[in-house]
Amino acid sequence: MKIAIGNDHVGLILKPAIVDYLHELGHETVDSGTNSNERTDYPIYGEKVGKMVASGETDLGIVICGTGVGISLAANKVKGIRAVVCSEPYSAKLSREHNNTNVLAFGSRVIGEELAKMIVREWLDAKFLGGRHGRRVNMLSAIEEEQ
Ligand SMILES: O=C[C@H](O)[C@H](O)[C@H](O)COP(=O)(O)O
Repeated sequence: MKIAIGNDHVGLILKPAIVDYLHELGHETVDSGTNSNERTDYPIYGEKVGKMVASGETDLGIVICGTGVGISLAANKVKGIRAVVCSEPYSAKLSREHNNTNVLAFGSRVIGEELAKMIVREWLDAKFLGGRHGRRVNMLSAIEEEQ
């Protein structure tokens, strides 16, 4: 799969290991930055990744900041994005099976490299189950359409 990845200055701590891991798993990555330790603003990168996923330029996206919160909020502002912040693999897996999430977020100040890789693996391996979950995801899209 083609996966967009974006992060702020804090997220940069985990990004290289996650990118290497994605390549090991056979995925292609598109890096939207930042690649500098200089303090920057997470909305820039959440929006970039959200737009890449929403436009179909990439299949999925992964975003990293200090907690995963700010950058996931930014991605979720893009129409068609369902971003989830995860600090453990169970929610990551279920977020795809039940909620069809298309962007995964986590925080460099919250989890370490090995847990982050486990979360990424569970998220990527899970498949949307459809059925009653599809109806609910369609309801989410309808809320978006009303805005
Ligand atoms: O949700 C926001 C993120 O965790 C940011 O990474 C964080 O707010 C950055 O904080 P600071 O500018 O103090 O490094």
